[in-house]
Amino acid sequence: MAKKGSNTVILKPSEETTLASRGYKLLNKLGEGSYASVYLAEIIGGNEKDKTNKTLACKILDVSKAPKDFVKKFLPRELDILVRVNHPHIIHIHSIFQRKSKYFVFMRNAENGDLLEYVLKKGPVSEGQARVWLRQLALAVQYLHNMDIAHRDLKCENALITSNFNLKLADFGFARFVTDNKGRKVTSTTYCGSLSYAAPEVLRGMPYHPKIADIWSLGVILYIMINKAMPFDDTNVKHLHEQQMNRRWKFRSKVIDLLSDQVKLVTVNLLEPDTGRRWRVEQIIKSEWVNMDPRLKDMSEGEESALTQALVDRKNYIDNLNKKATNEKKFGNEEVKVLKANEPDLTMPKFASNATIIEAD
Ligand SMILES: Nc1ncnc2c1ncn2[C@@H]1O[C@H](COP(=O)(O)OP(=O)(O)OP(=O)(O)O)[C@@H](O)[C@H]1O
Repeated sequence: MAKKGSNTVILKPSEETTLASRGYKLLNKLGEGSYASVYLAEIIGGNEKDKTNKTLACKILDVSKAPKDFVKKFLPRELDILVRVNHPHIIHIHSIFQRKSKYFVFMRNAENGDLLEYVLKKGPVSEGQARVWLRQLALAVQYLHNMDIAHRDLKCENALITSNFNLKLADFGFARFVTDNKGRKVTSTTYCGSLSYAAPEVLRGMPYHPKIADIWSLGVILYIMINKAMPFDDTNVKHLHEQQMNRRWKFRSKVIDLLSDQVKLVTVNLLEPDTGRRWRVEQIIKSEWVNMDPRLKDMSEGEESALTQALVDRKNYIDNLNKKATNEKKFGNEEVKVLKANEPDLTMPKFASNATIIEAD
């Protein structure tokens, strides 16, 4: 994402001291989103293990500057999900601190920026590279979906590229659990994410299945990677919806003859307006196109074990919801806890990953 505003860190001296006492120093700005700025961070001191990989990225979310909806609904969800996820193709969270109205999310730094910057700078991605990257994103999405989490903001700006040119999915600002305490599917009505990547059913404003809508966004990402263009003109929402529903998009003339039939088939099936016919994430992973590269036929050990863990975590999540519902029935409805600016959300889990949420002084 383009850097906006000042490139230097604007921290209060007391914030700098707090971060330094935890072993972090913020450097220049890496990117900026709606309610967050992301900085390069340095580990100062630390043990030998930390020293080997000295830089991190730090996302600073300031709730004093954010709307109520974000503070009460989206931010608690984002933090809750961030501490649970652990997958080779999802950006690794190092630690999360809260100090007064600010949250500091320290995570792995993606040295090669985001996918949009990459495509804009380097042009269309080769089919071989797009295959590797779409598969990595699809595996990350499959993992999330198995945990019953929908990302709801899949876009090139949220696909980060590491120094080894691996993609890591980031930004869980719109992500949510999509099952209730009986394991039943919950539909969404909230319009989330970016217009250019939103599925037609999301634009319609009717209840939609967020996991299926995620797949459309993967289709837009694939299209952008191989064309260096957007599939639809999104200057007018009504017109955008019409184009989506009538499949009015085409591969750019510059690349159409270079692309394989297999990649075209994947794109067509992801940008499928009929949600019943749109491919599911497993179909991407098992597609002929992905499997044209023999290295991608099987999951790595890390990919496989993360997927297995997702199902265990999903079960634990639903069991916990069930327990909570039973207790509420027994002891009456507890007051819903509201995340306040100066208060850590004590309901935040601390078990699922090595990330911790610590309230700094
Ligand atoms: N770990 C990271 N390493 C390198 N750059 C990063 C990292 N995390 C985020 N960025 C950069 O910062 C930008 C904004 O980050 P992020 O998407 O998390 O913020 P956001 O406020 O949630 O954004 P949005 O408004 O799009 O939802 C990204 O598009 C990317 O360019």
